[in-house]
Amino acid sequence: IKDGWFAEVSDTMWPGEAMSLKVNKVLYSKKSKYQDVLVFESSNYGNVLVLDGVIQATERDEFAYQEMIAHLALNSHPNPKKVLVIGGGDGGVLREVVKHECVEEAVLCDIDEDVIAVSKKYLPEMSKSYSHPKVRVHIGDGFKFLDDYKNCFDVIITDSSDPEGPAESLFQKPYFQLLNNALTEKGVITTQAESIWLHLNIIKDLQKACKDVFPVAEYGYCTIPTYPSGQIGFMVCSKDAKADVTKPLRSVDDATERKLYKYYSSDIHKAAFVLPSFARDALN
Ligand SMILES: NCCCN[C@H]1CC[C@H](N)CC1
Repeated sequence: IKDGWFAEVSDTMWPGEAMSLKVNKVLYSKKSKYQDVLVFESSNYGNVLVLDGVIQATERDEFAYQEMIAHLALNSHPNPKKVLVIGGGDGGVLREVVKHECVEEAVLCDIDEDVIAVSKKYLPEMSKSYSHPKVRVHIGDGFKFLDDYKNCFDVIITDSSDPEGPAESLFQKPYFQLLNNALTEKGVITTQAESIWLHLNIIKDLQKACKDVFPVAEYGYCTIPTYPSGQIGFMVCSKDAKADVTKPLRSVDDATERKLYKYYSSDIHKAAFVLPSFARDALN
């Protein structure tokens, strides 16, 4: 933080550019077992969670990402009962998962318990579902956790940080094979899949790894001001070869949508997969 500004610099992930946010005050700054954890109160985006210098969530715009990564998957499954979140220690995705009445159990597995504790303290709107009766939390490596669960989850959401750092293995083929084995018959997954403006190569490799394992793998995206390039995408995959994940299988009426969501809707679900031609051509 310099002259009261936090700059998100990464020479490898987004060279030559940096999102900056004005800092009112630092609320927490400490190394966990895995990464550097920072929380600051920003002037215009509420509290901000930063891991290893990378913005993970801000109170003002987190809903765009959390709603999309959760509901693109949950509404692409006919009747999701058991849901797993890998990562997502800030609790935002969990908050979205428990909005679905059909969900009976929501399990979260994050490697870093400090992120969960910090979110409970400084991100109350994101971490409020940790006390929900349907929720179970496991602290550990998602890779190892998945090895113990075969044919068990209807939806698995991988809410990870970037491929540079502790989440690197969550972007590679062996991980998708683990996910496939942990899913039930018509299982659906979503992963954090970066930005078409910055990471077309990462997305291409990710889509190839997913298509080697799943019959269906589609990339969709949302806008979110505080992520690099102002948007972020998701890989949505299904074990059901006949599934069309680009259209919601399940939806609620407009009035209920407006009560449940601030970003997601069944129209947004469809629109998310409409890509500009430079991205469509690159992603085949
Ligand atoms: N629930 C926290 C979101 C984690 N996903 C982020 C996507 C954009 C990345 N640059 C950092 C992680």
